[in-house]
Amino acid sequence: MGMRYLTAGESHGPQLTTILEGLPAGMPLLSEDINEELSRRQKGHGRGRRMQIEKDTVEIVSGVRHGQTLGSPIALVVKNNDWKHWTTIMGAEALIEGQEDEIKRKITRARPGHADLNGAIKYGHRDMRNVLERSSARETTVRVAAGAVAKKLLSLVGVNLVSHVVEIGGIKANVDSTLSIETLKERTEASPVRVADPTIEQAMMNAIDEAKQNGDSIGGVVEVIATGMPSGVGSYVHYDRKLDAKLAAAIVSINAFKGVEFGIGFEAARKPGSEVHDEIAWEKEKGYYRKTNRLGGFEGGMTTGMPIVVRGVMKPIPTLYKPLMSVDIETKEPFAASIERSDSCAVPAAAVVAENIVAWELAVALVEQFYSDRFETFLEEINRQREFAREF
Ligand SMILES: Cc1cc2nc3c(=O)[nH]c(=O)nc-3n(C[C@H](O)[C@H](O)[C@H](O)COP(=O)(O)O)c2cc1C
Ligand SMILES: C=C(O[C@@H]1CC(C(=O)O)=C[C@@H](OP(=O)(O)O)[C@H]1O)C(=O)O
Repeated sequence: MGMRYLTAGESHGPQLTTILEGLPAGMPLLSEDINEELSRRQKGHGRGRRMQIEKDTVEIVSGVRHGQTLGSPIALVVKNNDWKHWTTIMGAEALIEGQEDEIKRKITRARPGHADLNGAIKYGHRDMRNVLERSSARETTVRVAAGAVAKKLLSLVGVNLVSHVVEIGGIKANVDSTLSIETLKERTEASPVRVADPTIEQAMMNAIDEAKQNGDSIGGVVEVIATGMPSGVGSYVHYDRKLDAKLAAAIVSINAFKGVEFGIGFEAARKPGSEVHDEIAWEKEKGYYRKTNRLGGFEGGMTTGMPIVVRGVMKPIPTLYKPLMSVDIETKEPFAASIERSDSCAVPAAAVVAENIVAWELAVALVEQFYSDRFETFLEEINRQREFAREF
């Protein structure tokens, strides 16, 4: 029995929808749990005008009654405020006479770095709006809504998550690994670029503004930390049961994410084994632990019980006000790519997306391993395993 979700919705359509399945019954869940995450995703220096139009809030339309999950599919809806400006262009019904003119403005100039050209060829769309509407990161809204449900489940079983920005446009934050999760959260939430190192915040904001003024864009690196996972979640026995591999796929599935690292990550290539692996120790109170956490919480595709530390790299936003050259699919002539209204840097927002996406994968893994139809017994199973591991 597994947990899964689907999403549906176009960026300028009426709404985004997600259906989640497989959550145990009897778990407390309120729309405000989800709305908090949706609002966090909308913030951050460098976002475009769309974020002023939208004020994302969820409607829980099934699977929850009187603040508790029922065990039935949970359907969540987030309405697009922008839809009112797009009803003709994006309507599902066949066009009626006189409307044709309004939709004549087909998108035929593929934007480099977007799904436009590959998607158009694949599905045979001569109007690339048919591609970009779905490939847009607007969809991350409902992925965050699904992740928020997972985050709620995790918080109730003692797993806590935090995300922060560690690099923007080549400017690196000093990552202080001695900070408590609470301090890290406080600092990150207060920062317009979601960075925990205040000395670097202004430089990052300036870099975003400068890129925007030059008609350009910049990317960065985000980090997600999850504490409190029991050890042994995931498995080494099959390639498709390795939890670190699932997290890696989930991170790279976020729009514009190109790479992933755990713990010291790519630094491991440059260091001897004695400076990469983590020594094992045992204490009565704590049970087994690692003296360091350079491997970021995984050995053999399974959690070690240490904090999970995963980073993702986001490329710069592909839509540039000083556009790159492309080809018009109608004339085959070279053209400057189409310009759509755009963010200049969405790395801070993407940190929140990554956090919620990691939450989803961790919740799926826990539900798979400690399955019960009832939330209460699911929690008991997890705690039993924690006790077993401590004394093993
Ligand atoms: C939160 C978020 C916001 C984004 N905003 C924009 C944007 O405003 N303009 C843009 O061109 N790309 C934006 N992107 C990136 C594109 O969605 C992404 O590059 C595109 O879908 C192509 O997919 P790929 O880069 O994963 O190959 C955003 C990505 C995220 C995660
Ligand atoms: C709508 C969101 O992000 C959008 C992601 C996006 C893209 O190409 O990925 C392009 C922009 O869309 P629009 O042209 O409507 O402004 C962003 O605003 C969002 O994050 O909720």
